[in-house]
Amino acid sequence: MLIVADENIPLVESFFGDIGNIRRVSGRSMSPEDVNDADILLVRSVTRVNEALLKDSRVRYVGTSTIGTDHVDLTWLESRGIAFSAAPGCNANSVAEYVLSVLSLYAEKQGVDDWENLSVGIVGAGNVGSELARKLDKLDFTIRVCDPPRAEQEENAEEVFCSLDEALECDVITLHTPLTKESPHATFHMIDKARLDRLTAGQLLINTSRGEVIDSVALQERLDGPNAPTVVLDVWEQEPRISPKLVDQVWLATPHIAGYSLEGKVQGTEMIYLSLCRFLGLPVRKKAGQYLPEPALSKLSFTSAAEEMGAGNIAMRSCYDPRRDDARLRLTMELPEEERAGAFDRLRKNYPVRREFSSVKIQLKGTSKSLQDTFRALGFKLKI
Ligand SMILES: NC(=O)c1ccc[n+]([C@@H]2O[C@H](COP(=O)([O-])OP(=O)(O)OC[C@H]3O[C@@H](n4cnc5c(N)ncnc54)[C@H](O)[C@@H]3O)[C@@H](O)[C@H]2O)c1
Ligand SMILES: O=C(O)[C@H](O)[C@H](O)COP(=O)(O)O
Repeated sequence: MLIVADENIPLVESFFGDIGNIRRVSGRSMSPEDVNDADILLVRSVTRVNEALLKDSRVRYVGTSTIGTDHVDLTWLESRGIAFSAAPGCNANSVAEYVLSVLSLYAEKQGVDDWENLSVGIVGAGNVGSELARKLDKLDFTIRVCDPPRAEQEENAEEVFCSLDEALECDVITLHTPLTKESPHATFHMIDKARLDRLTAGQLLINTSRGEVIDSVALQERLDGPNAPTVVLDVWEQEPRISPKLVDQVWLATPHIAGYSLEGKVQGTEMIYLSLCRFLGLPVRKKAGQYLPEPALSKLSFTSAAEEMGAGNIAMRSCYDPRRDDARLRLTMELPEEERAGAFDRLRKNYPVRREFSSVKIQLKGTSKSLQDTFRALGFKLKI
C-alpha cells in the first residue's frame, strides 16, 4: 500500500510506517503525478484536494491533519466513494492560547490593568470558539457568542447566542468560523466593508479562521481611514502571497501558525492515524502522548511578590509570545517580491517547537487562591 503524505505532517513514519510505504511530497505543489499510484493521501491545508488532483488516481482514503476542510472538495470525494477524515479539534487549544496571548498583549498596550474588563465577541462557537469561551468564562471575561448555525438548532438559543452585529460591538472580536461559500450562513467576506466601517479605534479584531472570512481589500481601506480598529491577522487572503501593505497596517501579523503548538500538530497526525486504522480495520498501536518530548520549559515558580507582577502574563509569554512570530513575518516582507511566498511557507515549515501551557508546571509559594484559579483557567498545571 502506498501512502502519499505532505512532507510537513509530523511523525508520518512513526504513525504510518508499518501500514504502508510512504512517499513525502510538497503539499503546496502536490500534482496528479505525485498521487496517481497512491492508495492513501494525507494532506494539510495547503493542498487542494479535488477532481483535478485525484481523477486518475486509485486513492481510496484522504485524511487531512487539520481542523479546516475548505481545501477539500468533499462532494467530489463522496461522489467517487473516497473515504475522508479531518482532525476536528486537534489544535483548538493551541488557537485558544494564541488568542489569550494576544489579549494579554492588547490589554497591556491599551493600559487596561484588569484584562477581564475587555468584552470579547466570539464569532463561531465550534471546537476553537467553545474552548476559548470556556477559558474566558473561567477568567471572568464578559463574552458574547455568535453562531447562527448552532442558534438555529439549539434550545434556549436566545440566552446563549447573539447576532453578528452584537458581537461586533465588543471590545475584542475574534473569528472562529470555517470558510464557507455556499451555506445559508456563508462566511466568505462575512466581515465586509459595511461591518468594518462600524468598528472603531477602541476595538480589536482578531482573525485566526481563514483569510477570506474578511474582505481584505475593504480592510486595507478601513485601516487607511480615521478611527481604525486594531487588527491581528494569523490568516490571509491568497496565502502564501500575502499583502505586504496589509502586514504593515495590522498590529500583529503571523504566518498561519495559531494552531501550530506541537501538541496540536501531533494530535492532528494521531487523529488521521486513528481514522485510517478504522477504515482499514487495523488495530491502534500508537498514541500522540508517546511522541511528545519533555518540554524545554517544564516548570515556573512564583512567590507572593508575583501577585503584583502579572504572573499569568509572564508564564503565558514564557510559553508563547506572538510578537516573535510577528517579527519573523515582517522580516520576510523586506525580501524581493518573488521570494516572499516561499519565505512565508518556510516560516511555517520550520516553525520552532511551541508547547501548550499545560506542558508547564506552575509552583506557587504564598500566593492567593485567585492567582491559583487564574493559572488553572489559563490551562497551566499547578504543582502544589
Ligand atoms: N489559524 C489556524 O492555525 C487555525 C487552526 C485551527 C482552525 N482554524 C480555522 O478555524 C476554523 C474553526 O475551527 P473549529 O475547530 O472551531 O471549527 P468547528 O467546525 O468546530 O466550528 C466552527 C463553528 O462556526 C460556526 N459557524 C459557521 N458559520 C458561521 C457564521 N456565519 N457565523 C458564526 N458562526 C458560524 C459553526 O456553526 C461551528 O459551530 C476552522 O474551520 C479553520 O478554518 C485555523
Ligand atoms: O485548519 C487547521 O487546522 C489550521 O488552519 C492548520 O493549523 C493549518 O496548518 P497547515 O495545514 O497549513 O499546516
